[in-house]
Parts: sequence; C-alpha cells; structure tokens
Amino acid sequence: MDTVFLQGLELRSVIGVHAWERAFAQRLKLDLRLAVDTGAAAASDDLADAVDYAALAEQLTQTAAAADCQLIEALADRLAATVLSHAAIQSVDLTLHKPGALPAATDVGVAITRSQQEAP
Ligand SMILES: Nc1nc2c(c(=O)[nH]1)N=C([C@H](O)[C@@H](O)CO)CN2
Repeated sequence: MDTVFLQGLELRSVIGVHAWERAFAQRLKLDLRLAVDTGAAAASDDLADAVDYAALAEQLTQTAAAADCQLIEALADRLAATVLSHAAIQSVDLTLHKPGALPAATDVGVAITRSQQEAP
C-alpha cells in the first residue's frame, strides 16, 4: 500500500467552545497521509486512475466551510469521513492544526487515523 500526502492545506471554519469563536471562521491547517494503491495511476499515467488530491482538497475546503463544530476532534472526524467517501482510499492519517488557539503554545491540534473498515 502506497501513500499520497497533502501537507498544510489551509481551511477556514467556525470552530471553538467559546461564544466569541462562533462569530467568525478561523484559519486551520490540515495534513493528510492517504493509504492508496498507486499502481494503476503509475501504469496509465491517467488522472482518472488516481486519487485527485486537488479535487479532494476542494471537497475538504467545502466540508470545513460548512461545519460549525465546537471541538477540533469533531471537525477532524468530519474531514476524515469526507476523505473516506473515496473508496480507493483505504485509510487516512489526519492532523488538524488550530494555530493561535493557545497564545502560550506554538501549535495545538489533533491527529486521528480512520479506515474504510471503521467507516459507517
Ligand atoms: N480537546 C480540546 N480542547 C479544547 C478545544 C478543542 O477543540 N479540543 N478548544 C478550545 C477552545 O476553543 C480554544 O481553541 C480557543 O480558546 C479549548 N480546549
């Protein structure tokens, strides 16, 4: 099994547990490692045989923009579900960063792993 990765995708979403966080979209960063078989794409050199990471990035941007979660854990899970809607992706390691959430910290976030076997 091979890995397609996407690093530092900027997303915007209404997210946070405090009332003041509900009034505007915050900037988040997303890192993905996708477990896929790249053999067919390598052989055909045809995007139709690949997981199109550009199209996936747009879907994830829309998922985040439409969400209004309180916790980063909840948004991370929704984003993973969007990734796993692509049957060719066997599993995903997903890290969601919420920069600036804690002024005393350089970064905060959550890292999750989800696979097709778990997907409902
Ligand atoms: N485990 C979590 N802890 C906290 C979260 C979160 O999403 N998951 N969020 C907050 C606040 O929204 C913070 O990011 C902004 O003040 C605090 N703790």
